Amino acid sequence: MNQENLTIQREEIDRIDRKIVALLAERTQVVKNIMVLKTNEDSVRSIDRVQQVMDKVAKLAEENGLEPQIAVSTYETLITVLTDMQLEYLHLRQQSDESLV
Ligand SMILES: C=C(O[C@@H]1C=C(C(=O)O)C=C[C@H]1O)C(=O)O
Repeated sequence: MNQENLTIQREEIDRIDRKIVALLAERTQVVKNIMVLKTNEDSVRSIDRVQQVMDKVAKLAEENGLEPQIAVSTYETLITVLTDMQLEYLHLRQQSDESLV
């Protein structure tokens, strides 16, 4: 690959990254909308829903010619971070509720 071609391909990656991060921000905002409705740890962890999302993502990867492991491990990391964020929010809310009684 010559230098010019490399530069073009990297610009393509930069363009795609801008889209991915914008979509991640949009998706995270929806998770935050749901987060305020959750009142306990089980609903935050939503094990069945997480499994559903992971299955869906693995299938979508295959349909798009992507190695499923790339999508699956990306989503495992994403959902771990989002679950931790929701747990932290839930615990902070529970603490502030306790301080009111
Ligand atoms: C957003 C939710 O909560 C969490 C985040 C999920 C996600 O990022 O898709 C899925 C399950 C939950 O851990 C949900 O219950 O749908």
